[in-house]
Formats: sequence, structure tokens, C-alpha cells
Amino acid sequence: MDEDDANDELVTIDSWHEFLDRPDGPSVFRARDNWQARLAAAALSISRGQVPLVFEQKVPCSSANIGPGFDVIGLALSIWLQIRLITGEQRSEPSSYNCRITYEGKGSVDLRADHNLITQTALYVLRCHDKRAFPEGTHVHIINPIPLGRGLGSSGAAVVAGVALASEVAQLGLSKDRILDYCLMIERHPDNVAAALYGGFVGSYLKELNPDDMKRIEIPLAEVLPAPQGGEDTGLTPPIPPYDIGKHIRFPWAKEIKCIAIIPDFEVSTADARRVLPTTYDKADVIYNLQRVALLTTALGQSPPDPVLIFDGMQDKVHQPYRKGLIPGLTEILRSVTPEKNPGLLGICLSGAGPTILALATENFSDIAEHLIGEFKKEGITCDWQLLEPAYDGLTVTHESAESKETSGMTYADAGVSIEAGNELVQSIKSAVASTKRPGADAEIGGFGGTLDLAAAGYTEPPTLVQAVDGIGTKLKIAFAMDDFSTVGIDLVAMNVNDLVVQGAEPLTFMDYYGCSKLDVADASRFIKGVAEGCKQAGCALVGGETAEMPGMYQGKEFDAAGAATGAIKKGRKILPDKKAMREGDVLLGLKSNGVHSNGFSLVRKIIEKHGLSWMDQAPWDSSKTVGASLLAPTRIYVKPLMPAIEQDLILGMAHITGGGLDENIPRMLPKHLAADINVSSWPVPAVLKWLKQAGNVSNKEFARTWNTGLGMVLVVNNDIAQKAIDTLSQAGEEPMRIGALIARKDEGVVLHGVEHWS
Ligand SMILES: Nc1ncnc2c1ncn2[C@@H]1O[C@H](COP(=O)(O)OP(=O)(O)O)[C@@H](O)[C@H]1O
Ligand SMILES: N[C@@H](CCOP(=O)(O)O)C(=O)O
Repeated sequence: MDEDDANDELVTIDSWHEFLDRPDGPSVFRARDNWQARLAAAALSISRGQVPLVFEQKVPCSSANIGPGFDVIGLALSIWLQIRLITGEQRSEPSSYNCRITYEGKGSVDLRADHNLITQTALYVLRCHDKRAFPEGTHVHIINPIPLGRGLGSSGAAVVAGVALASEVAQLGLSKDRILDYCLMIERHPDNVAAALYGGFVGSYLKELNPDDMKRIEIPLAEVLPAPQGGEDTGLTPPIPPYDIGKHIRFPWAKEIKCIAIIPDFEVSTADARRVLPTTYDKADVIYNLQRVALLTTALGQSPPDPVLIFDGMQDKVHQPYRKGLIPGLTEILRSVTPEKNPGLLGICLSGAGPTILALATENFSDIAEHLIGEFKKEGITCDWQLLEPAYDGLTVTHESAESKETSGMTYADAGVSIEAGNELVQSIKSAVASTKRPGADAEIGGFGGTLDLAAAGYTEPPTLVQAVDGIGTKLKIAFAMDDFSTVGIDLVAMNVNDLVVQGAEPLTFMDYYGCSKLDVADASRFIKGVAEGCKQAGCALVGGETAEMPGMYQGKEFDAAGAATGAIKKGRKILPDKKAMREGDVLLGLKSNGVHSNGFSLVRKIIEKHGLSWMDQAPWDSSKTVGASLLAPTRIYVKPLMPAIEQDLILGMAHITGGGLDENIPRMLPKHLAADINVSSWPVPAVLKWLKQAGNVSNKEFARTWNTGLGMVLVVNNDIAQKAIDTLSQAGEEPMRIGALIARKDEGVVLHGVEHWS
């Protein structure tokens, strides 16, 4: 509807909701902008019995390569392509594929649905799902501030937007990983699309495809998406992408590093810039790039950033030298700045295929920009410049109107729960889960419950079953900060099976629970693969689990996880601890921990915060790791080293040192009349715990009741067979340490000697 049609009631609407709230519905609207006019028109079509879709997508631009990472690295940056979509628009003229396109922003693009990169991509995805056109009355409004053909990933953003557009209009519920598969059928270098889709500083690779797929190289688009993929409709179904074509990982990025983009006033098409590249490379040049890229991805995550490492790390011999013919003065411009001459500068490179130049810096942004603009000017080229920051969100989709859908057949996907994503997750974890198979438990997922055949597991007479349930705790927060979910699953298993083994039980099965607001298949799969790894370390089968997608329950990508283990003790064997058999003089053995394990992380986080450290900083206690990576070291699983000693009846009791530390856990295995008399100088305190104690000024008492102090397990063994127990544990790979003995109890259940050793 148009403002000129106004004749009776004239109303300004601010939102879609405001319109819907009006019981009568105004006959004429004055829209705040074109988009408001479209909303109004869609609102009218509702009153005529149609149900429009209204949503907005945002996709960031990206800078690919960052010097040596040709076709591998991409950095999402803070200029966003926006797509506003509405269906059910009333039109006098029919439009091809039911789609009308309007455009505002940089450059000009083809507005025909089968020629515009965004809608052409969407049509390809729709056709893969047997849909020949957009829903009736589709209007795609593109707001594009990303300069075209300048090396800032305008096409990568357009392709991501196109796939996501199809997913939304046809309610396909594609996960981000599946969206990537579709994107990679179109733009074959994964660097831009992976960054635009996932956000942040991203490394990616493309799996090797079959020869037919490989033949369909990227841009020009006509070659990539011939009919029936993206051109005229032939009624055929185009090739559907295989699953999991590309892999990505997010690298850390130091927050003080900003990006200066110097954008010349001419275009270089990526296709042209790839044609000038050689088909074979000199071995020395390839090694030159590999050496730099390996260091660069870590160097850009360290605070404070090291200018020497970054400047050298951003040099390239694989694409920039060959592109100098397309970008006048390129070599001289890249050489015209150094961290020594230009304070604040960290490194410089061609952005993507150019002609934009990307300079990374921590300060003096305008001085650096003016210098580079001056260099281009010598070549007669004028430039624009922008100071950009990493865009961490990647693709986002916002629905303007949930209510509109409520009037018609609502779907679970509308409510934020994707069955397809759930199915995809099951596919991606199947083999990891199956690898945990053990006698008596197949570890095949898909059943309503997990089964265990006790006889096949070696328990022919009724055993005593022991069960445990636990979570990971706030260690998860560090996994979120590091975007690394590969090891917290091991922690989850460890917390459960270590509790079972101290009772003398052999862990047989495990089940996990994963709750999130929006299922991210890649994250959930990394987590569950960690759970499977933990199960293998413990020798138990992962027989099932639950993934709960609960929109609104958690913040963003956060999730919670819990798990439960079942173990068994053979008929006739002891359930530990055997308190009655314990005597004064019995020996206490300690088994080493692997750092903080999974307890006391609220205090850990507080200390790290108080010291102004970021998770990406070099760990003050271990220069080879970041703070986050070091703290994420998974909890040790003691099942396999302990089982032989348990089976030989060499152990009277065990304490798993978790929350509550030595002070709280050791008395749990002792009779009331005995106490543990312990010499704390008999085991080494891991460097991380030493640092935390000192940095947090944590008292000895607090230290002993918060963290494990270096012992993950404490065992009671009879004095006469202590050496045999030590030998058996050593043969199983442990380094048991004599840490004390049982004494008659006075007050405390644990008496610590030599605590000054901790200070
Ligand atoms: N928002 C958009 N809408 C439609 N087409 C687009 C859009 N963004 C990019 N394109 C297409 O992609 C081309 C640029 O792609 P490319 O040569 O790879 O450069 P870039 O470095 O910007 O990605 C444009 O000329 C245009 O055809
Ligand atoms: N790795 C590609 C990246 C192209 O990026 P664009 O932003 O220029 O499209 C290449 O260097 O060719």
C-alpha cells in the first residue's frame, strides 16, 4: 500500500505488533520507511486470509586469507548485509518466481530473481527441496553496505544470505553446518562463507569432493549454478550437497586488535583474481606460507599482541605477488608500513582477492589509514577507509512476527526447535557413540532406552549395581569462552565413573543429557564426541542420551550437560569402602591429578578475572598454553588403572577428590574412629594450582577444601600388602605415592602436616 492512497484515516505505525493490536485495522498507513510500508501491506494480506512471513537476516562481511591463509582463513567484520523478507505482498503484476527484489546500498546488482546472487542461491536450495519458486508475493529487500568486488566478501555474505533465505521461506530448519554445505556448492573457497556464517576469526577446509562436484568451480556464477541449479527452471532437481563438506574452527582474537580497511574506488572480481594464480607452486613458497599461517592463528589471539610475530606471520608468497598486476602499486603499498615506522601497526595484507588492503593495528588508526591512502594516491587511485572490528555473531535471523504464524499451522521449527538439526546431530555422532561398544552393550543410538546384558558383560550371578549422576559445573563457562567443547564431555564421564570406581564398581554404561536453547549441531557433536572419548577411557558404553532444545532457557550458544553412569560389583565381592577392615597404621596412597579437574571453578574464574587475564592470554603457569586451554585440561579417569587392584582385593577404601577437596572427601571413606594423617610434601602440587593459590591468596585450609591439591584419588591399603598394591597400580600405569597413614581420630577426619610446603 502506498502513502498516496491516503483518504480517510491516516496512521503511522511503528511496528508490526502495533498494527496487529488494532482491533479494526486502519485503512491507510503512513510508513516510517519502505519497509514499514511492506509490513503494512503484509498486514492487509493477513486480513484477507493469507499468512505472511516477515523476517530479517544479517550477515557480516569478511576478509579472507589474512596474508598466508589463502582459501583457509576468514575474519568476519562489522559491516552487515541485511535482508528483509516479507511474503503475501499484493501485486498487480506477476513477478518471476513470485519474487520482487529491491536494493539499497553499495553498487548495483541484478534485480531479477534468477540472476541475483542472493535469490539465485535461494532458488537452488528451494529446488533441492522440490520447491520451484518463492511463496506468493515474496518481496526481498536487500540493504547492502558491503562494497562489491573489493575483497570484503560481498559474494560470500550474499551466498550465506541466499541459503538462509531459502531455509526460512520454505521452513527447512537448516542448521548452520548444513547451510555451510549448500554455500560450499556455490562458493568453493570456504574462507569467506565460513566466517560470514559462524562469525569471528575462522579457519576452514573443504573436504575432497568427487570429480564431478570438483568440476563445478566457483564464480562466475553462470558456471556454478547452471540450470536447473540457479538459472531458468527446467523442473529438474539440482545436485543436493553431500553432508559435512566443510569443517571450520574458531580461533581466538585479541580484543585490542582492530582492522583498518583501505577500500580503493575500483572493483576486482574474485574470479579474475583467481585466474592470475599459477596452477602449481614452488615447494619453498608453500612451506613459507604454512610456517607463517601456523603461528599467525595463535599470535592474533594473544594479549598483548606481538607485532613482530604478526607482521612476519602475515607475509604471503602464494597469492599476493601474483595479484599485483590487478592492483597498481600493491607490492610497494604492502611494504610501505612496518611496526617500527608506524606505531600501533601489527600487520598488513591484501583483503581477500583485493583490491582492499587490510591493516591490523592497536592504535594510530587514522595515521596508518592516511599513509596507505597516500600510497594509493601515488598510483592515481582514491580510497575510502573504515575501522572495522570482528563480528562474532555470523548469520542471524530475526522474525518480526511470531504472532502471524500462530494464526495458521504452526510448526515446531517456528517455535525454535529443529527436528532436522536433531537428526543431523544423531548422524554426526553415530560412529563416535558406536566406538564405545563393550560386551553386553551395543552402544547403538535410536532406541527408547539403553540396554545392558549383564551376563554378556561377565556378571552371570546377580551383581550389586551402583549408579552415579553428576554435571560439569562452571568449567563449562570456560568452554563457552574458548568455544571449545571437545573435552568437557570427558570431564562429565570422569565425574561419574570415578565416583563409581571408588565403590569398587566397574562402570558399564553411561547416558548423557545436553540442554540448550538453540541446537548447534557442531557444538553438540563436539561435546558428545568428548563424552564418547571419556566412555572409551572408562571402558563403559554410551548407551543413550537426551538432547533437549528449549528456546529461551539458556543464553545464546550456552548449554548445560549432565550424565549418569551405571556400574556393577560381582556377587561375593566387597562394596567399598570396607570401613570395618580399616586399622590404625593402614597406608594412604595418592594418585596424581591432572590440574584443577572439574571442581572449584567459580573460585578459579574469580581469580583469573581479578588478575585481568583473558582466557586467550598465555597461562602464567604454562607458557605453552593459553589460560583457557590449560584450565580445560580434562579430568583424569582412574577406572582402568584401579580395576586390577580392586579385583585383587588390594584396596580397603578410596576417595575421589572433588568439590570439598581433601578435607571433605577423605573422611567419607573412613570409619568414625580413624583419621587420615597426611604429609602434604609427599606429592607435587601442579603448577596451575600453585599459581591459583598464590594469585588468589588462598589460605592452606581453603586450598585443601576447594581443590584437589594435586591428588585425584586417595586410597587406603592394608600396611602388609601396601607394596603389592603399589606394584599393581604401577603396572597399570599409575605413579602411586605414599602420602600418610590412618591414625586414631581426635577431632578432624584429616590431619595435614607440612602445609607450609604449599606457601
Ligand atoms: N548483496 C548482493 N546482492 C546480489 N549480488 C551480490 C551481492 N553481493 C555481492 N553480489 C555479487 O557478487 C559479486 C562480487 O563478488 P566477488 O567478485 O567475489 O567480490 P567480493 O570480494 O566482494 O566477494 C558482485 O559483483 C555481485 O554480482
Ligand atoms: N581465498 C579467496 C578469497 C576471496 O575473497 P573475496 O572477498 O575477494 O571474494 C581468494 O583469495 O581468492
